[in-house]
Amino acid sequence: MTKQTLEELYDLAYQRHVQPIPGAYTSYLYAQGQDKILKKVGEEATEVILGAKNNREELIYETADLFFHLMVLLVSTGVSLAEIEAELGARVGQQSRLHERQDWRGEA
Ligand SMILES: N=c1c2ncn([C@@H]3O[C@H](COP(=O)(O)OP(=O)(O)OP(=O)(O)O)[C@@H](O)[C@H]3O)c2ncn1[C@@H]1O[C@H](COP(=O)(O)O)[C@@H](O)[C@H]1O
Repeated sequence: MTKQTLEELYDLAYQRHVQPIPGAYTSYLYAQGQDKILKKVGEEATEVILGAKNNREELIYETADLFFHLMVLLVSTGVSLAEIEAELGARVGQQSRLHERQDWRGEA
């Protein structure tokens, strides 16, 4: 089975940005502009929720759609995948803040 990493997907989205291909969906999204890309991310996020409520195949399918559109959004705003990884990395080892809250079991 062919697999594609998020890094490869990001690179593909980046390539379509710097070297648009007429008729390619990714290039079409960039040409439509930021609002179109944001709208697609919103739609795909909603479809992830609906997919999760249906079955795991739909969840997988819709999550892939969302990841793709998130990569397009990151590329279009000049945010690198490395910056997202750094943000995630900064959280490694951090304890959930939930335990610090007094009210999480209604103990306010
Ligand atoms: N991973 C994806 C990928 N995931 C989802 N999509 C597209 O995202 C769209 C989502 O479907 P929707 O029904 O929500 O959207 P739509 O009705 O087609 O489009 P809108 O009119 O709503 O904008 C579909 O057109 C899918 O083809 C993707 N398009 C491209 N890729 C990757 O990007 C590569 C380059 O694609 P092109 O840019 O098309 O060459 C492909 O080979 C893939 O590896």
